[in-house]
Amino acid sequence: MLAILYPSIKLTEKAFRLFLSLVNSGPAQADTRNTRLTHRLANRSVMPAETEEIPEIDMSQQSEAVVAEQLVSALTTVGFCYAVGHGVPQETVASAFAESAGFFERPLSEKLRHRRDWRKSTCGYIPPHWASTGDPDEPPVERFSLDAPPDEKEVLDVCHTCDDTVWPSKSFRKASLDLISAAQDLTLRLVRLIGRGLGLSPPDQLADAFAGFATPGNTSELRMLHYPPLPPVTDGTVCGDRCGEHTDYGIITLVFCDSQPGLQVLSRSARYLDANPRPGRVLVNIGDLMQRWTGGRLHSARHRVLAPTDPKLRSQPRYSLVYFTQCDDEYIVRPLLGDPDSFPPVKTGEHMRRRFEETFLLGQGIDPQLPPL
Ligand SMILES: O=C(O)CCC(=O)C(=O)O
Ligand SMILES: [Fe+2]
Repeated sequence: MLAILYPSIKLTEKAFRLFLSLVNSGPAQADTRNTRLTHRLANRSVMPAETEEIPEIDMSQQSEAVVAEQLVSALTTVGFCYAVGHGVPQETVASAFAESAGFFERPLSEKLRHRRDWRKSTCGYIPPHWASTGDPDEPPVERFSLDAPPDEKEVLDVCHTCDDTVWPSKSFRKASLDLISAAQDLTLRLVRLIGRGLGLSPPDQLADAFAGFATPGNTSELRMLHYPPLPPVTDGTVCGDRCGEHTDYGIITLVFCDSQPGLQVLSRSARYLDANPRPGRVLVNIGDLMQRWTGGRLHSARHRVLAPTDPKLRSQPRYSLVYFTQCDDEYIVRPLLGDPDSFPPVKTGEHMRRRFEETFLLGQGIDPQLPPL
């Protein structure tokens, strides 16, 4: 059946089984730890009515005006929503998942050939923390806080313009670029609807800021994530997150997940909301630049991926495909709504460089102590 649906994909049997388990496994219960609230709530002056769950928005069944209103309402309150009826073909998502699983099952030495040189590129492979070489010129892993262990994950970041050395195979490249194109179409649609819902005139001005989507002057990219199986928790086990708590750096993020639980969103009232992935659902969330752009109206919510404590869930991997959209590097983001002084203007390229530097220095165990932009 797979060969009929996805004839161009050649997978080992193990990757094939993995892919089927991704597609078929049902949702499971996430464990909730609401106790470790290390976030800062001080600057959140806009506090609209709280929605204590992530809303689902059907983009195919309603008028554009209704979808625009629902999007703005969800992204103002929670900062996250699920989109369904979004137009990204399920086969495109499934092919990218299958290629991602096939890549991550390769030996570490092979994956390291595609390694990301974080000072020069935003694309490439980032190994799990236990594979750290300790080479100070090549900070190997990402980390969001020195207070917590490094993330239990490995990553491959790709975009339209990355070097040939980044791509593991032709079929991988094709599957990724197909998903990137579909994700860009959806992002453009969402951003135009958001412009309309916010009453911007013209509503397209947000979308115009990332016209260079597929050029070297724009760092929008697709992140393939693999959270490997974890050993059972025993006395004395230090449980790190699969992905530490953070906000996204850019404009909008689209998350395609498998059915494994773990992703949690911190609500404005400081509760963790479980994301419930389901085939066909895309999770949409706001990043820091969009929050600045809208004068704080749209909310860049902190979120994390917990490592489960249940031994059965720990023995299973988790995969996700995340498409991050940024403005073009030269674009200066300044508030279009509300108080123009609520956030100082920031050049997108400079903001992105800062955030990456911070994340990779933390990954090296260094507190970057960079002043805010
Ligand atoms: O893996 C996920 O579900 C989300 C990961 C995430 O938040 C990120 O990479 O920014
Ligand atoms: Fe994120």
